[in-house]
Amino acid sequence: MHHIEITDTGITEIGKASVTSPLLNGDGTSHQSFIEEKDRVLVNIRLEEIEADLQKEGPLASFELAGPRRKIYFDSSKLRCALVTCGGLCPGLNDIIRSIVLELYYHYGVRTIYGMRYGLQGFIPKYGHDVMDLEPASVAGILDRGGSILGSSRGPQEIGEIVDCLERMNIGILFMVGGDGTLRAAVKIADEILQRNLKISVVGIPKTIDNDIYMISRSFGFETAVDVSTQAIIGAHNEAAGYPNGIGLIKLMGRHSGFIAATAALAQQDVNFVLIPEVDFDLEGPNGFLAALEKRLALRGHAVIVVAEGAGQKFFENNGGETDESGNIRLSDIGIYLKGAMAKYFKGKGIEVNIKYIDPSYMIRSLPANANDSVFCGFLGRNAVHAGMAGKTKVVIGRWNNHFVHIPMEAATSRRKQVSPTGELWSAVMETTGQLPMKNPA
Ligand SMILES: Nc1ncnc2c1ncn2[C@@H]1O[C@H](COP(=O)(O)OP(=O)(O)OP(=O)(O)O)[C@@H](O)[C@H]1O
Ligand SMILES: O=P(O)(O)OC[C@H]1O[C@](O)(CO)[C@@H](O)[C@@H]1O
Repeated sequence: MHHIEITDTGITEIGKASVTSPLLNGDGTSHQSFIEEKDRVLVNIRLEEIEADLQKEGPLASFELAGPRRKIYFDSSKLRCALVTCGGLCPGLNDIIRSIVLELYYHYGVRTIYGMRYGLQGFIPKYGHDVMDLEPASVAGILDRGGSILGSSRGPQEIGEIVDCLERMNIGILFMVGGDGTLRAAVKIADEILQRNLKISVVGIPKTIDNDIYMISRSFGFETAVDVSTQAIIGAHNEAAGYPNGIGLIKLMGRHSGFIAATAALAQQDVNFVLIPEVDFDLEGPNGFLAALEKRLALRGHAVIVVAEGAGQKFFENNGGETDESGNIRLSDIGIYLKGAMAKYFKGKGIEVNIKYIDPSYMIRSLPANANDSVFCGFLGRNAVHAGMAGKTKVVIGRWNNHFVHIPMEAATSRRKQVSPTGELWSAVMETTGQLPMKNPA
């Protein structure tokens, strides 16, 4: 059993493997005098120790609880903050932006908040993107909009130039909202900041519609994605049931992890086949997908298939390791491929089929958050501000055992979370099927 202890640094959950997050000025200067010695020691806990703890029976590793601290590191009347969103869009980005701005402005009295435009490009002078001044008026009404009011981008930027920009702008806290790539960039930025002995806190808010960030049991936007995916499944089912041997095929996002596909299928149980990257399958042969589909059609006269975009990539010989600007593997289109393979197979057998293909991927990703995700984003944003104002750095706000916690950035970027095909979906969140090659090894 963990117990909750009130310490000078705030409310800290103490367990046998509690992990606290680093603070600025680890050299013990006056701002730091309130840090207890045990906090400093625990900062050194290694990822391997956390992982070993996860394998054991009994209580899980515990992390420092997120939330407001009694001691505030920054002087809010002089503090300047910057906020950036990177990578793919995700429902809830505007909720996060609004929540950070309102918390900084109203609860801490911070008056200078900059929105960096178009991801990491926003820090680099050659792109010429202006910064956006953020205040309550500029974030009013943005919850109804999808996407990010700041914009986003992919592609590497020089870490030194990013920190030069933070220095020039005299930033005290940098909030970085993004996926594993963004968090890896954030680690490098934080390291460069420490190297230069600057007093800039870097706080990450994990974002991925795929819900695949390690140590993050739920990422914002995922629930909205599942919600909307079920509408696509209903449509596919209606279409399939409306024609002789109707087949409804839906492709959903999920580059390396099939959480959206698997969860949507659990929510809308008209789905007969769920194909995800974590589970290998063949098309041909007696145990192949096409034979199973043929049996299903013979039995019920229609079928619904959900495929995650990263499934079945072995069918594409010419994948050739091509990557996008950020180093993410460019996937081949499994949806179109399956549609063609099914049409060919049934034509060859002289069986009439009616295939209806739905790909709602970008439509889902760019929507505003649903109510539950909005609530979630509100807490993530506020907790990010509390962490930053307390001088925490290299920390990601996450959810662990139903608590908002501070997770060391490097732990969250070390591996990828995947569906465990042998486990319960809900308990699978912390399981992986092995070390996946991480993109951007640099
Ligand atoms: N290892 C790294 N070092 C420095 N910068 C990186 C690294 N990996 C990614 N980045 C940069 O971080 C930004 C976001 O990365 P990326 O495009 O991979 O999106 P992401 O944050 O992983 O989100 P998504 O889940 O949508 O893919 C990009 O500008 C990318 O170049
Ligand atoms: O087409 P883009 O913008 O590169 O993004 C595609 C990828 O981004 C993700 O949505 C993750 O953000 C993946 O599921 C998807 O493959």
